[in-house]
Amino acid sequence: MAPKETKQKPTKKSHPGGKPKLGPKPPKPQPQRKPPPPKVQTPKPQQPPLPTTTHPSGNLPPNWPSHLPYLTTPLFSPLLTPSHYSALRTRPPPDSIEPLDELPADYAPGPCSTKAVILPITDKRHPACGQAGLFAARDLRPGEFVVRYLGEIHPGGEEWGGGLVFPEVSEEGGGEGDDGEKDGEDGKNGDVNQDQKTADEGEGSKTEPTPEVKYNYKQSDYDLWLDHALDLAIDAARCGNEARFVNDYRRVPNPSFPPGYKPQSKKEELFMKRPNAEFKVVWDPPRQEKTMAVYVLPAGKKAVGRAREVGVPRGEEVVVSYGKGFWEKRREEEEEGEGKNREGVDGEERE
Ligand SMILES: C[S@@+](CC[C@H](N)C(=O)[O-])C[C@H]1O[C@@H](n2cnc3c(N)ncnc32)[C@H](O)[C@@H]1O
Repeated sequence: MAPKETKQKPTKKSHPGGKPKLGPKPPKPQPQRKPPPPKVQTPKPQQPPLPTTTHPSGNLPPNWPSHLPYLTTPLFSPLLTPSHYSALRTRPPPDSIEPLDELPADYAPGPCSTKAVILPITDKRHPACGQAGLFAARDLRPGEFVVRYLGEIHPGGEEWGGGLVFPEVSEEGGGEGDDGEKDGEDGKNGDVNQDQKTADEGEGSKTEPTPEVKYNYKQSDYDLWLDHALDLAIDAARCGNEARFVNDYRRVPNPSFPPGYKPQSKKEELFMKRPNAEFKVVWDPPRQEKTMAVYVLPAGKKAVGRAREVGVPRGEEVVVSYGKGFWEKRREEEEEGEGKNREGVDGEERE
């Protein structure tokens, strides 16, 4: 696995929150990232978080890691404040510069196996060989919704968090399953540690209070800005769904071309190296919340032939761009790590 972040001082290249997250670097002038007018920011009266659940029936996607809770709805960090909830549940008006698209009307929580599956990566040319990735289970259309990015929603600027806190499971042992019904109507959260709560744990399980857990969001390789300006991020390191396995496109071999193939033109070179999907902030109508999802990239004006119909062919890996910022930061950390190692060696030599 890739090196983790260190507690280094934020450099100029760092995000103001002090951490790089997956996804394109929060763009400087992008309208969606601008803080909304004060009217929108006015916190509503405090609402309890909507209930969130792991999958109640134990219906997990193939290759899901057994140690990780599988989510079918977002999980909320206890560190979120009423203004975070207000930001999360305020939809930009349709005439705003960047209104949000909606999740598809037929979206159903739970495994997305008809569209994409988690597979181990065994191709030695792949930079994430030995890890896993998400692969198209059928041809995916340009612009098509693939899977929601689920994880723990937390204040993006906070470096430290505690143990995961799951809601109490209702009498029915439900949770929001494929029928979209919600559990835990009182919105009460139970203190459940991730190690104590497994994805298919049944109803009403009583758990010990969360032991003192210190978790550093900065060290996560699965942390994504949901809304940078409003300090909302989603971390899928400790729990999540299939979307946490989406890799970055850089240096990933394109299976449509034989190993060692040299592109015949600049156009072909660009085509071979581009992402085929993106992380997109969208609106979840049933929950009345902002959410993040993976979508196939639109075909684009220049698309011809099959590319107009198929964005990600069956069997191909779904890859996005984590953004230059993610990899720049990673490089800085590696260099810093190497520097520290050298210092250590020097120190030993002096002694
Ligand atoms: C969100 S995870 C992606 C899923 C990951 N492969 C797994 O099996 O859990 C991000 C991590 O995947 C790896 N990764 C993803 N895309 C990569 C790429 N193009 N080159 C090298 N490593 C990559 C890095 O270790 C990165 O920190």
